[in-house]
Amino acid sequence: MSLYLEAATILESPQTTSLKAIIYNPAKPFKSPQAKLYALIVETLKFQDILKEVVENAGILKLERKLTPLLSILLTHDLLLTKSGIATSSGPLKDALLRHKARLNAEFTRARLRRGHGDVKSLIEAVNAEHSRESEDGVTKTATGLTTFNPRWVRVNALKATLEDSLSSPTFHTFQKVDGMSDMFFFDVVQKCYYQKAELLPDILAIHPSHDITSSELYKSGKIILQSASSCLPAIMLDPPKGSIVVDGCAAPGNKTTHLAALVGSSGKVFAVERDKRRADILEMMVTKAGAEKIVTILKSTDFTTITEGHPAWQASYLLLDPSCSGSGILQRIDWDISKLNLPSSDIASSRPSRKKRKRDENSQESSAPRPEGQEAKQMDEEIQEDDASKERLQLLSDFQVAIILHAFSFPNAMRITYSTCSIHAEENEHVVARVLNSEIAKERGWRVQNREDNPLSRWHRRGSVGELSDLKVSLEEQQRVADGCIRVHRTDSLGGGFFVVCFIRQVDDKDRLGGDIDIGNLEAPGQGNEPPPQAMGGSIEAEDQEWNGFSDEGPNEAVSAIDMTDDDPPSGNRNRKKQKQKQKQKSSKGQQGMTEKTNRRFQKSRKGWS
Ligand SMILES: C[S@@+](CC[C@H](N)C(=O)[O-])C[C@H]1O[C@@H](n2cnc3c(N)ncnc32)[C@H](O)[C@@H]1O
Repeated sequence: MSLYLEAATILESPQTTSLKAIIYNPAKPFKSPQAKLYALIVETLKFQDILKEVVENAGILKLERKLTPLLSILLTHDLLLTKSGIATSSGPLKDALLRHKARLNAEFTRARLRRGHGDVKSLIEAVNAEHSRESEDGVTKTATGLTTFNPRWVRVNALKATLEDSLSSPTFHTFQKVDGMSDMFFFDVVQKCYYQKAELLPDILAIHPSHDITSSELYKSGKIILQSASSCLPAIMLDPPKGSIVVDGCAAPGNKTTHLAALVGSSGKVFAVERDKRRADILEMMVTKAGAEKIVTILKSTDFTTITEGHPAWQASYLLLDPSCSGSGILQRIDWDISKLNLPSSDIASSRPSRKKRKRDENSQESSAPRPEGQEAKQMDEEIQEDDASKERLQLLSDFQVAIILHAFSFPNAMRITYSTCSIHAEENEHVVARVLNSEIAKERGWRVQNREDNPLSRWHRRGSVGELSDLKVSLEEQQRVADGCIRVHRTDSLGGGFFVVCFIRQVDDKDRLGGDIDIGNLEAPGQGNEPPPQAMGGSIEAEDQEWNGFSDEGPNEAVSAIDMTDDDPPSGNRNRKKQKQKQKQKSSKGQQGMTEKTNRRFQKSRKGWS
């Protein structure tokens, strides 16, 4: 029965990453075979409407108290839609369902005929066809009926090609320009060869997602890079001038690194810092493919917070920080939207309040519901702890992100720093901005958020949320200015996922400047790896950090997923949070600028599962 129980546990948990990443995470192995678990969940989600109808009409939840709505549809799926039936030896749950086999079969036949399918094969084909049409078209209808378009984004690598050359190349020369995103999806779907120049984003194109660009010469030669538009925002917002010295503090797999290299050009220098050795290997491969080896110095297995005085990267004027985050904005990771699960109800099922409601009721003075006892009480406690654990996780991520920015604030020549996440949580976005602006070092060094109108992305309409900046100890007017300086991208904005980016600026007095003229051609950075790119990785890695989830389209790619999975969940428990808070307090009271050894070690340990 562990297959069904494990599937139910996954479906009950809040989804912050893809189903594949959850199931194939080596750090948290399941008892059931991974492929079976994945197939059961995906197929149940696909057929959920009819399964819900069958279970409800058969009324089994009223009769079988052991069956939860979720387990009922998982088991019913295998009973009705697989040749082998329920994949477990008999037990109370299987027996409970099988007692109603005839009833379930009869309701299934009715539901199938109501949908106009004479046999099961026809029903299965229709559901599969509907599903693959949805994913191929790249058009998603949200629960509120809003239509979103998910094109494939392409960045022209200015180190190797120009936009004009690319558009006239064999890859794109048959493409037609469209004026709006919706035109690309509704014009002539048969050709699927439209492109749209991104309005605000130079050298970036959107193409229909069904167009396979990875077999093109442009892609293979590194002239174009598959990178979502939202992932291009930080380098554009940082706007480093040609010839400048930039640090990419959290660099692998390297989309933003190669973008920065294209912006600073051959007279500039990008230090790409990556703590994880295996991810740094991918970074190296991407930098080579993009033709940026002479511009980029890769600092392999290097923790950004260890870069201090004496290191050549310490002289940088521009820093791009894109640290590990929850990845909650990533579209491609949500391969199956668990939140769309629509469970059957029954008198019993609907009388059992939802987890959220139970929690609300518990906290509410007005709640008169007696607290459940025994097994249910235990389950409820576990669920509440689970919610706390995700809060705890966000808190840890946010502490880590703050530490990264505070360290960047201490670079003596730094005048612009972007901070970005592919998270939709305010805890990792506006709250982080408020925390770092409240710090001693920000005040001492004069760090502030750049005015909206001074930034190349001023015309992007969606800005930070002022309501999430209430911890920022400044006037309401200044809070509004800071919120306007931040950029948010929603998952429905068609830029390739939810995103947040902000640019911090400061005036650097000439007297404080470090170094003067630097011969960037001669910079030798300690920690730079000389290892050749790993052959084992082949050339199949999708050059898009937001798609870089370790899985090919066909299924999990073990080699890459192993790399992605080096991150781990942050340690949980209040003890850790308290320690972390104490440490943070000590740090800000001392005006300390980097992560301490201990904090650093703790973050090293706690990274699995982050993006
Ligand atoms: C969100 S990913 C960066 C994606 C990258 N900017 C891109 O566009 O391709 C975060 C990366 O930061 C690395 N990282 C996390 N903490 C770090 C630290 N303290 N120093 C250096 N790298 C770090 C992680 O290993 C991970 O590869």
